[in-house]
Amino acid sequence: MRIVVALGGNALGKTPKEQLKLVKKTAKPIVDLIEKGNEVIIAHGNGPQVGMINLAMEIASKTEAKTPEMPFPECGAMSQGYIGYHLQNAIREELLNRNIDKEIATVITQVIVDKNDPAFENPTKPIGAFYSKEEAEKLAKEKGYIVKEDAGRGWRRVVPSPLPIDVAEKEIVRTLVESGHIVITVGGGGVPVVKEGNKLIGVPAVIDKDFASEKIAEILDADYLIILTAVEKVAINFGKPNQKELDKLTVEQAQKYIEEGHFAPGSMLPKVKAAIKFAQSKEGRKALITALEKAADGIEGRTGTLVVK
Ligand SMILES: Nc1ncnc2c1ncn2[C@@H]1O[C@H](COP(=O)(O)OP(=O)(O)O)[C@@H](O)[C@H]1O
Ligand SMILES: NC(=O)OP(=O)(O)O
Repeated sequence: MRIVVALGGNALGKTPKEQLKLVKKTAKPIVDLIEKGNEVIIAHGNGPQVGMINLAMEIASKTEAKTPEMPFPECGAMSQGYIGYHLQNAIREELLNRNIDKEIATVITQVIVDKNDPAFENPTKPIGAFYSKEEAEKLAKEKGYIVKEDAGRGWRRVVPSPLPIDVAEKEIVRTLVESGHIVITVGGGGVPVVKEGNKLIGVPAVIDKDFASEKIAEILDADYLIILTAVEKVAINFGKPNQKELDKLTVEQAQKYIEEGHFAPGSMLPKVKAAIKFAQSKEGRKALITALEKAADGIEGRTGTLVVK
């Protein structure tokens, strides 16, 4: 089977040291899928990392070091490189440890968005560190950031998150996949770009990696979209005494639960929406949402929430 795997924040952590340690764990369930003969394409988030890079560059530019300010799309590209570098090395090592003869590389990927996407007028994507309300409001005042509460977990800076339309490097990714290689692509949702004639121009935004993963899964005609996160199953009444974990969700049921507000915006909601979109896109396509370490069990139907048409 051809599988696009989207990795969440728990696969990467928040610091280089933490990331280097975590990717070794992350590599195992991914290589489990590869070992079973699947073609695997890997995507990942970058919210904490792109926020960290952008803030660090901004602060450094205001010190005696006088480093240049780093535009936001460049920070996105840096986050793809930094995460891809750790991830590809960890997976490479795990493949070698299991005597699997496969190569892996990261493609710095640009994802085309619509410059008139209404998301540019309404920033919603949380990035960078979590703050208290007071810290966030101070930061907002000092730096002109827009800050919002993130799914009950604290306050964060938010930036626009336009929808992905197309993947600029899709044919390169397709060629690599069809040659039997493992590819890390649309990292952090891809560097968001708009088309102007022959030019691709970076825009200050962060595309949701669940939506970008869905897009590349459709483009590559994948059989499965697996969204790996910190919970084993999607739940209704999440965090309440009557919480109920779901084994299977039809598109219709999922839409009803969305309307009833069961999935937190910025966390579970984009995953369920991406899963619906993929399951609806072609007969037989399935999406699975489960915990990182359960990927292989999930694909064999033993756990996770399966989203089907
Ligand atoms: N209805 C729900 N069912 C399960 N988890 C939910 C639900 N609503 C919110 N969540 C939370 O969403 C988290 C996943 O979102 P997030 O951490 O933002 O994703 P990512 O893994 O992509 O970084 C889960 O770990 C869980 O805490
Ligand atoms: N780009 C993106 O969706 O990142 P996170 O998954 O870290 O929020």
